[in-house]
Amino acid sequence: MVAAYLEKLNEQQRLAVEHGVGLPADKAGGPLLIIAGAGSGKTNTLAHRVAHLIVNGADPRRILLMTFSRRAASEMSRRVERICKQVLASNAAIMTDALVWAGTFHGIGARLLRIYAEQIGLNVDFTIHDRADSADLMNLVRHELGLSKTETRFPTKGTCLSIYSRTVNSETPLSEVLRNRYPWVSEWEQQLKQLFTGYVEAKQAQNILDYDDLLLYWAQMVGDPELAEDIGNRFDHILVDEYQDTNRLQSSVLMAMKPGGRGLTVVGDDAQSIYSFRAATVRNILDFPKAFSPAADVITLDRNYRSTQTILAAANGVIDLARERFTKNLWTNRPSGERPRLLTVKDDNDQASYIVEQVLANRETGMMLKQQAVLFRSSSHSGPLEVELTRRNIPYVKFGGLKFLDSAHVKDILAVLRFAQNPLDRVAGFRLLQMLPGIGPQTAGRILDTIAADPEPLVSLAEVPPPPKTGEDWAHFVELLAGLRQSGSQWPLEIAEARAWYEPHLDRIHEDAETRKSDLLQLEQIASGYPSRERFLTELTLDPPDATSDQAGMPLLDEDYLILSTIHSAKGQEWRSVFMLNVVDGCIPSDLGTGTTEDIEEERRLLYVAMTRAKDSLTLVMPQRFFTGGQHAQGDRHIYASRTRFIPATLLQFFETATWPAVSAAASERSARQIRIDVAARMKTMWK
Ligand SMILES: Nc1ncnc2c1ncn2[C@@H]1O[C@H](COP(=O)(O)OP(=O)(O)OP(=O)(O)O)[C@@H](O)[C@H]1O
Repeated sequence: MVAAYLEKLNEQQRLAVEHGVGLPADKAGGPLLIIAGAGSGKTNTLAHRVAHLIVNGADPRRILLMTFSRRAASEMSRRVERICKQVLASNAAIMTDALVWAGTFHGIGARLLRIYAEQIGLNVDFTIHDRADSADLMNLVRHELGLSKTETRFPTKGTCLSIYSRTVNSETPLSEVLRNRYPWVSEWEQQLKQLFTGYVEAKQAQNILDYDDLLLYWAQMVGDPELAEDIGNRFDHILVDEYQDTNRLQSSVLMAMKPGGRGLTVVGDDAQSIYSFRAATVRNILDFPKAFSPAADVITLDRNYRSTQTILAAANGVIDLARERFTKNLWTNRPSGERPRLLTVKDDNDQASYIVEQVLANRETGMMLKQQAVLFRSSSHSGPLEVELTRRNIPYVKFGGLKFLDSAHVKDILAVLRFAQNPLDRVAGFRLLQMLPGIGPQTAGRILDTIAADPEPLVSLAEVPPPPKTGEDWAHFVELLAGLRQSGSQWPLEIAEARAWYEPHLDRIHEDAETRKSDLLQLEQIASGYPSRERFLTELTLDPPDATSDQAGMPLLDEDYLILSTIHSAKGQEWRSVFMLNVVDGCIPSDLGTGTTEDIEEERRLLYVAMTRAKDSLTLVMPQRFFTGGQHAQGDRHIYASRTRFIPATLLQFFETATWPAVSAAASERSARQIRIDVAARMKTMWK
């Protein structure tokens, strides 16, 4: 008998779900590539495949499921449970709870590295640096090597880290990366090598891994055939979502774990590849089939279930102009709806007013706020809209905005926990010590040097004579760390202890301590969802919660709220109504890119991703004039904008063009007649 859930799938989806299933564990099917267009049911299909494997006897503890974000992983697990329920009834939850290896590449890497730490000579207490910490460490090393005092300008810490990261992730020699991506830095190749060597040594001495190390160490680990086999054999099935956004290193890891491709499934869409700035490469998808012998099976999902015919036609039009395409155009048998709107407004205040008016009008017709989203290329674009929403009391949640974890007070608390976990972590140590009154960078550096030489740094910390002017604060500090270090400490009680210690300092350091305290409570609540300090620190660093909302804090989940999101964070989502801000040149394509053809092509795919999020209604808004960032609030630098180059005149047939507020013929006539003085004419006559 065919399971009922299979009947809801279309033929291609079903082939993808059933591929190689039902074979004994050691005979899992051969490799499979699912090329899935936008809205073609990729997530749905992958969830069905996992459920189908489980229903057919696969051990969920031996399934490795890698997604792009933790949010996607938990959403996938929920879907798997719902599908399994149809067959396994009450046992479904037990089986899906056992799906313990679902997460991001980096998160899974961190877990495997802890398990194999001893075998690869890694101290199991390693802490992980996020990008900002890594840049700080890079900066420290840059100073130490005297590179910050060069005559011509040496690249900034951020640029150095980007170069390092791209070189590592793309498995490309430094010289080539410099030549292709950073030609203006080429003269510094030797110094950069020296800097990167110093950076690697510093990380090792401090027992720190950065994001890239998680993949790099993992790749090195599976470079050893025995370890590769051991790790590969932990999993009967490996499934990877959003394969178009993986990089060379990630594909090397996969190939090493499953050299024959048995049990390996990857899913992706080359038209939605938007992470090449992290060295992701679309070649991973393209080269996947022939990486195996016999080649991997390829199944294409090209039926779009999400969008109306009219929205899809416009999106297809945009992606059709891409230079290189591998997947076919999508089709749908959803009826045509209104054509997507291409709306001109005066400036970004009008843009905000229009959206508020429209969102409320939609709500009047029964469309909840949650079913509507406003997307933008860059987080800063939503400023005026956020003001307008707050003023009108419309709740919203913003994704991809200022990271909660970037705020100083949250970083402070995390530094406490990180230092307790790994007292060799200098970036955490520096931050922490300087919170104490009377301790500056020099004293902090000296203390860290002293304790780093001791095999038990925190014991040695207790023996450091209290630095002058620290008063009682020093004793409290030493006591706190000793308490946190004790293995008997209970999680998440530790974070409450850290907070109790930190709050008096918070009051002293920050004027708006009260609002910051509520963030710390929220952090504590998040912490209680993790089994241990180490898991909390790791996962939070790797995949921070990216939703922020207005001062009132996150709305309750059952409340209704509008979604604001960067396009990058909108990946994989869908809404009934989608508005996109600033669909003008300079915003998309963004003028931040280097302007290379590849960068421009990626911007085109971004617009495509944004457009394909819409189910029933899509509005692209084009302010004719908007204020540029990087100036104070009352600054008046603005630019006049023109429609994005990705929608040339030939594509206008797919859109309804309009202006808001609508200018009636009578009104425009009136304004023509109302001209009181013709300045232009006077100017012209001035020189006659
Ligand atoms: N066989 C099907 N029958 C009906 N609806 C389907 C089917 N498969 C998928 N859908 C619907 O299509 C929509 C898109 O599915 P899903 O989110 O899985 O797409 P996706 O391929 O992951 O999209 P994207 O890559 O654009 O993020 C969802 O609303 C889903 O319920």
